[in-house]
Amino acid sequence: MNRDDFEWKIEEEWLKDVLVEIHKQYDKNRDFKEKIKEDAIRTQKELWDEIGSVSIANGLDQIADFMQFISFMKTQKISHESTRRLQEKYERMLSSPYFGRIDFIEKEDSKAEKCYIGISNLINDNIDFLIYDWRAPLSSMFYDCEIGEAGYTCPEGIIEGELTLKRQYKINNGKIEYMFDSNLKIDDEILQNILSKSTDSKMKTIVTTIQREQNRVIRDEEYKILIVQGPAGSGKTSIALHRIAYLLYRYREKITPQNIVIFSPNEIFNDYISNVLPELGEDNMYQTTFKEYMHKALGNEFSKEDYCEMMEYILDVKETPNYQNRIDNIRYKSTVEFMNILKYYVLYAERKNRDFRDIFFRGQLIVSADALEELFFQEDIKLPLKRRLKKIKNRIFFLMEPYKKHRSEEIMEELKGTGNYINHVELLRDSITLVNEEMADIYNEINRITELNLENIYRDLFENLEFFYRSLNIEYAEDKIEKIRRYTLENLNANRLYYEDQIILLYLKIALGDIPKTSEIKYVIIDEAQDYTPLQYEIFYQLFESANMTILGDLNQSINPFMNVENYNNISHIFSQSNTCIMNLTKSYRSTKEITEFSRKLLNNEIIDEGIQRSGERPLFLGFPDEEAIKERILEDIRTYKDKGYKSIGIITRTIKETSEVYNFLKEKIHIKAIRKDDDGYVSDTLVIPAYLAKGLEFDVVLIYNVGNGNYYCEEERLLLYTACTRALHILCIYYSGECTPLLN
Ligand SMILES: Nc1ncnc2c1ncn2[C@@H]1O[C@H](COP(=O)(O)OP(=O)(O)OP(=O)(O)O)[C@@H](O)[C@H]1O
Repeated sequence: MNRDDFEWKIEEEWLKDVLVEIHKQYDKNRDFKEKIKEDAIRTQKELWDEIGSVSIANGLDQIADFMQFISFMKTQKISHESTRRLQEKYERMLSSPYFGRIDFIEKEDSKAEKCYIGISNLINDNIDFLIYDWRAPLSSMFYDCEIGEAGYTCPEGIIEGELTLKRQYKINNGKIEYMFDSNLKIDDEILQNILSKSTDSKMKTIVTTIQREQNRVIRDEEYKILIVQGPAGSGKTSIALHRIAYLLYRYREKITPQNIVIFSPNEIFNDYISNVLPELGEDNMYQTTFKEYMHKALGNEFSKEDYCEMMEYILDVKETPNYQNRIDNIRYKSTVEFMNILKYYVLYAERKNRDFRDIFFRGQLIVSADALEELFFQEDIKLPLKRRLKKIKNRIFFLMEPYKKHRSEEIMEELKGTGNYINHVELLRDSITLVNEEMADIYNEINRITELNLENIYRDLFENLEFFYRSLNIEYAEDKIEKIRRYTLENLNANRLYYEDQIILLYLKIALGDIPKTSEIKYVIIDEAQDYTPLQYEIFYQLFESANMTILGDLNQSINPFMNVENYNNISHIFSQSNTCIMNLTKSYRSTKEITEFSRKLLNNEIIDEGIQRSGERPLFLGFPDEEAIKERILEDIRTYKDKGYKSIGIITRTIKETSEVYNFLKEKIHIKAIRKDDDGYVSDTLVIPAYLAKGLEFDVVLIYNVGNGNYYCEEERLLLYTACTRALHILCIYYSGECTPLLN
């Protein structure tokens, strides 16, 4: 459609009307915001005038008045915040108020309703919907239906009818740049156009071109646990974030961003995705990583290995004598078999006799061993161990109280007799101190029976590993289990806590009730789901038992060959089958056809990937005599691609060690950044990064550093290389020195 068309003129008129309405609402909101600001300043002044400086000496009434002021000021702050958000939304709408239109005739109606679709509803004073939010029930037809019979589900039921028009717009700065009618899906020109652009910033919204299979995941409300498997670049992360926006809209009375948590692979990724929800007019949910959560929960008692340290070890120290032991350890502790042993061990630890003894004070029985045992084994057996122990502790304290009081009175009399005290408070204090000293053995005994020492519990598990296999009637290879046992205990004795061990410790801490469960979180999103072990899923489940979960991953992108989910069947027993569903995405959007085809060949098992047919240059393979020559060529290529207008360039290495080498070579010559820790922030532009930290990210140009000389040589590193290659949108260059990896033959 072009500007001279009659239809274009009508659309321009409509846009003008819509912009007038947005302006009107924008101004009203701005005035309201100003008023709130003035009110807030006035409240502050009143607080100062009426209350002045607060002191307990001025009486409780002053404190009560002060608290009332504070609560009022909090409400003002919340209102101000919400008008600020509205202002931002109107600003975005003034630039681009909508991106789609559908004309829909409801059954039994004769006239089609024109429905414009944008990032937010716009309703005028007559309660006419000038724009529908993309998340509104009706808007789903824009993504799901073609011209002809159509319908949508809303709280009132299914609404059926006919779609007579579907139109897409590109509106920028309040002007229509282009528009066209599409009879079929939205994978046409607009999508091609979006995908062929250079990327220079963080992740963007895809709201204008959400595809049908993606829309299904975004709007699903049927399943409590939704597992989404999709190839690289199929939009899993985008979907996760749009799903959050959808849930916030759909259940706006019930959930807020504080009720949602997303587990991302690392901080870089967290940073990379942080713009999407604000662009959609929503506040960000709580973002964290498993490592961050785990390290907080385990505290500072242990010296803990980092995720990156583990990955570097796996990739870089293959020649050391202990390497195989460590790998066997990681592999073993990631198996379902070990998880079952661990679950059994928790039951065992919860019921293990704690060698209760009678507790006496000055010859009088405070509580008998039998009574304690009964309390431990019978009354509260369903409670987690930590809570049962706490109850026992409180019970003993309660029973001690009369003895303590009586003895303290006795001592007070004795002290009075010394004639050294004139002050009653001092007398009381000293008598209590003396009673506590007399009761020191009892306190020690209480600590002994109620202590929950995680390290000892962990040690106990491995000291008796074979016993648990036998108890569960699981066949096992004695020498293998003995090796694991010895290796674990050796490391514990040396105060070394590997990443895989930390996960077990965290599980024990949660299962034994040493971490409170939260019901605050109602939705959990787990991205890059392939890289969590079944045990980690068990942890997610225990922590967020009542929450809904969306789990998104690609089994072909398991960056750690020894520590991953391997197969979603491995976690199926954790979640109830009746409300769990696995949905598959089939298309990829990120890379050109050539890059997608090339990367797909890297996978031994063919995946069904329809791909969007966007053509580009074929991936380049370049061989060099040594690493120095590769670096020289990379420098030259960065300059060339920058000159060609590509904005983001990722030089992907295998390890952090290589990242440092390449960065040190380049840093004096061009503007470049390096990512060498998983809690670094995301930077766009030109970046050197190890492959396992680049997962989830994307670059216009990907330059893969050295796939020769033993790098990516073994089968275990195939998926790591695949993950690295699939980060490229437009250009992929692969460099090698010496002999190229057989994985690329
Ligand atoms: N419907 C869509 N319209 C426009 N762009 C899309 C669409 N779906 C995905 N994309 C784009 O494809 C790219 C890949 O998306 P995303 O990172 O969400 O995929 P992913 O499945 O999480 O990838 P990976 O598993 O490889 O990390 C992004 O640039 C995203 O904007």
